[in-house]
Amino acid sequence: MAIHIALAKGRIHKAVMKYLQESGYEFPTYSEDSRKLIFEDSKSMLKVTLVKSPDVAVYVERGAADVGIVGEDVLVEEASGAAVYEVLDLGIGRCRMAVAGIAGKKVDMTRRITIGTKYPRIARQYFEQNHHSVDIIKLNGSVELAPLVGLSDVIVDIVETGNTLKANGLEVLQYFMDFSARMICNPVSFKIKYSEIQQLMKVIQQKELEV
Ligand SMILES: Nc1ncnc2c1ncn2[C@@H]1O[C@H](COP(=O)(O)OP(=O)(O)OP(=O)(O)O)[C@@H](O)[C@H]1O
Ligand SMILES: O=P(O)(O)OC[C@H]1O[C@H](OP(=O)(O)OP(=O)(O)O)[C@H](O)[C@@H]1O
Repeated sequence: MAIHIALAKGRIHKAVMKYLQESGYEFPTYSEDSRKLIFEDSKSMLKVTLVKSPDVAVYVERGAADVGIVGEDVLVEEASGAAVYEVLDLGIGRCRMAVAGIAGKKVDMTRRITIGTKYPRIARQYFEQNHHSVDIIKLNGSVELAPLVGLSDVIVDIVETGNTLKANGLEVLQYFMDFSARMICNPVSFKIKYSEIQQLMKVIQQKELEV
């Protein structure tokens, strides 16, 4: 039985597709820059769909995909309570959630501060736990701009190399969570396609993926 994988578009899908191809799966119609969203391998063992990160768990929970591969940051932020199994840490897409601000500029945490972020739920939880009152501004990307143009005091965002912060004159004030890409699985698929899913996990675990 073929397995349907919902892959989070972006870094993760590029790394996983590259790896599947290197592991012997051929996807005749796949190329990184294609606009196509569904790809099947030549032996009809895998069907891959490219899905926006926050939607991966929706596809898997509803059985529209058997498994999904997505960043843990997205799973935590969406906190959908989706009835899916988390079956594998792929060890790729490693990054850390951080509070960052303008380098060298002190932030007065005793007053109400404004946070720019793609992760409003994670940011709110972090500051509430630390008893800070905050205004959260939800952004959809290029979050580093927010403090530079006076939109927010600080940002909450993922950091990997730190190059984006550095290039924009920002610095980490506090790291507070670690993330990596995860494989999730529909519980019914996990039973019905057990051996196929185990085989896929084995293939993916065989090599250190790079993202
Ligand atoms: N700089 C990074 N280094 C490593 N992993 C990252 C980095 N940025 C994001 N990730 C991980 O890869 C996942 C996909 O991120 P990516 O930015 O490629 O996708 P995206 O769909 O374009 O996201 P967005 O639309 O929010 O920019 C993230 O959810 C996170 O888990
Ligand atoms: O620490 P670094 O290695 O520099 O990586 C961190 C950057 O990567 C992500 O952005 P992304 O590339 O997804 O762009 P975005 O601003 O459109 O979200 C993240 O939001 C940071 O901006």
